[in-house]
Amino acid sequence: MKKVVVGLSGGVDSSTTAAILHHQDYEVVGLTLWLMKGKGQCCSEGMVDAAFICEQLGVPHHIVDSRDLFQTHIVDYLVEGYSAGITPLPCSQCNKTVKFGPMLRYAKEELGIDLIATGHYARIRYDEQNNRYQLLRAVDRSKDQSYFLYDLTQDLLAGVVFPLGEVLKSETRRIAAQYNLKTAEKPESQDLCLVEANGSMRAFLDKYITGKTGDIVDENGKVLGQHEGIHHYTIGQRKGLGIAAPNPLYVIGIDAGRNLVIVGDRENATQTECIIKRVNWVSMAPPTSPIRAEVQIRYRAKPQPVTVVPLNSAEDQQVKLIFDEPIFGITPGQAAVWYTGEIVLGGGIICS
Ligand SMILES: Nc1ncnc2c1ncn2[C@@H]1O[C@H](COP(=O)(O)OP(=O)(O)OP(=O)(O)O)[C@@H](O)[C@H]1O
Repeated sequence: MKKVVVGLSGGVDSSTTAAILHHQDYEVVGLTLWLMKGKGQCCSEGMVDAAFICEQLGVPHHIVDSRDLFQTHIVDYLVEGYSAGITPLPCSQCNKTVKFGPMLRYAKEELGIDLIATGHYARIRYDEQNNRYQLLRAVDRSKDQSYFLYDLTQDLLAGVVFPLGEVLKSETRRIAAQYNLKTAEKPESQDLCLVEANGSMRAFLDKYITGKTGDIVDENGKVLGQHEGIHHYTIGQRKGLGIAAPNPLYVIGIDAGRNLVIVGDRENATQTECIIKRVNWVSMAPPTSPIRAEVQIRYRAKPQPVTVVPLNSAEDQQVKLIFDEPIFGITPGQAAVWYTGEIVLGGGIICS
């Protein structure tokens, strides 16, 4: 019998993933990573629901205490980034470093199983011509999570299945109800797990960063107001600046060294190109000449036509993105992920 380790967060998606595989005659082992304290998934509440589902399916459940890993790779990474005036994206980093890598290692080394499954909405396909696994968008485009998975390597993709990649979310709920899963009606997580666990991003950051008030200035250095710590601001932000001005003002820069938030008109917050670092070419070998693609600069952003130009960099894979039309709100620290049709070609971290 084929064996698979299913990553269980205690939500409906991973519960249904486990149930589908179990009913497809896989020998399923549930695995929950204990990531942090608090309410919500990945916390004790989620672990109890995950345990319940395993009991219901009659499969073993393992819990691995991964709080130190999460603290080092996610919490510290976020605190360092926000303190430096950027807006890091924790999810892709979490997927690669905290979830997929350690889960696959645990499955192989502790359980002798070389396949894991999660409830992510994305697809993996093997491209025979190029001998490579490709990452594709989910069939349910409204749930597609491929943006958060661009950093997965070939080794990881070889050991992962996403049974929900072909399934509509409404169908997931129907399957969960059909199998009488306790989580069938569980509400969707609305936000980042850290936000859910702490109430808000602000509350989370305030736990770790002592805000130092400073000036909000325009491009010429004219003081327009005061900020409450640079970590509360992000490029493109309009609300919450507390400045009365005739035209809407947006955050166009954060200068951590001088503790300044810089604001300007919307045009000042648009760019025609940007540099991406820590690039992962997920579905193709790194190209040696520019390629055309469509890029997403945020999870829900509309894909925009772009030319991706490989740059020579000794220490790091970098590319330059040249947009066909200027793009608003390019935020250092977030991920840019480029696609051709439904295939994720690559992605990386926005640098400038
Ligand atoms: N703490 C965890 N331990 C093990 N696997 C996890 C954990 N958190 C998430 N996963 C896996 O990653 C998938 C995607 O996680 P995400 O945080 O996006 O939750 P989701 O889409 O709301 O899924 P779910 O409904 O299962 O919570 C989950 O379906 C699950 O398989």
